[in-house]
Amino acid sequence: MSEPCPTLRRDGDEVVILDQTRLPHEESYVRLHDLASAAAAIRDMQVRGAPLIGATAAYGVALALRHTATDEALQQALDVLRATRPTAVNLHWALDRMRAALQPLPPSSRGAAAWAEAEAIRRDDAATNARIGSHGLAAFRTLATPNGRPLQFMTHCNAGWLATCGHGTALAPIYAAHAAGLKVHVWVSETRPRNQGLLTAWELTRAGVPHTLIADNAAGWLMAAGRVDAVIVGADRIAANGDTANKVGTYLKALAARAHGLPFYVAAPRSTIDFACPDGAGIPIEERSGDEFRLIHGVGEDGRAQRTRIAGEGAAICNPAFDVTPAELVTGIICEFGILPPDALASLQNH
Ligand SMILES: CSC[C@@H](O)[C@@H](O)C(=O)COP(=O)(O)O
Repeated sequence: MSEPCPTLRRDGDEVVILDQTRLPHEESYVRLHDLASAAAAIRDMQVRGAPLIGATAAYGVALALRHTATDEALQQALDVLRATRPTAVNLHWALDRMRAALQPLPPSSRGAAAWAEAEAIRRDDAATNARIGSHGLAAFRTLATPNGRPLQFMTHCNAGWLATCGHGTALAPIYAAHAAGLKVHVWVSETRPRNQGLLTAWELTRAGVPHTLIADNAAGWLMAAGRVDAVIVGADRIAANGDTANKVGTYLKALAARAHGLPFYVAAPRSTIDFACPDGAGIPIEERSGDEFRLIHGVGEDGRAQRTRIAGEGAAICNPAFDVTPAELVTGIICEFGILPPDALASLQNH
């Protein structure tokens, strides 16, 4: 299987991230050197995707404790990082794990322990991705395709290398299937307004996985035309009853999949399930700046980065970043422990 590109790594007393705001046009890396730069990287979406947000926050704690690791410094780091983005629960999961590892220690031991725990979170995420990949692959092998044509998947947003520390969540089974020699093709929806689908296309291109970009609005038509076998997406927070928050537009795909009798899979680690949230109504949905909708970022014919305003001056814009797909539209949740129907999540509560 092709190696995922490194989204996040420690380099001495600093952290190096792949700046996703510059993709797919430019592959550039940024150094994080303190709490403020780690928090800004998450808030401004230089890193994004639920598991990667959590891992970056963990490294942010390590950066914050480099010089002072008092109780106050630890609490401040946790508070600042918790406030960066509201929907992905992996952020809180990772910060809770950091707090549990560090709080009992004397301040003099916390610095080294913070780096060790952040590294462990990163490694664990990659291992979890691999397990999601093999469970998903087992399910994919049961999907029959006529005349040996490729299995046609549809995904939304980016839930691959770029959203995690390994092969991804929704894309891990696709990478596993491709590596196992199954013929696959992926419909990649653009994912307006931030166009995370372009990130998915970038990494699938690097991995050599056949795929095609589509406008978000083309999804229903492709399903109606029999050109999709299954939809697979990631998640930012799954409530105890299986209601799933993911990138805005996921809900419409789930509705269309149900209307056309297609399986709709959510792939996510156990850390994305929030048992404190009984159902989707309790999931906080991030509202982001209207500028994400108003301004298109790209490169001009001269190859230089440019942005273009597409909405009329003064146009009112509503920009929810996520939506909630009700559990009854979800065929199965693929996690590191297997594939569960959404009403069976309680069995994971003590994992
Ligand atoms: C493995 S990532 C799953 C989700 O985090 C992903 O689908 C998503 O919605 C990412 O949103 P983003 O706003 O780009 O952080």
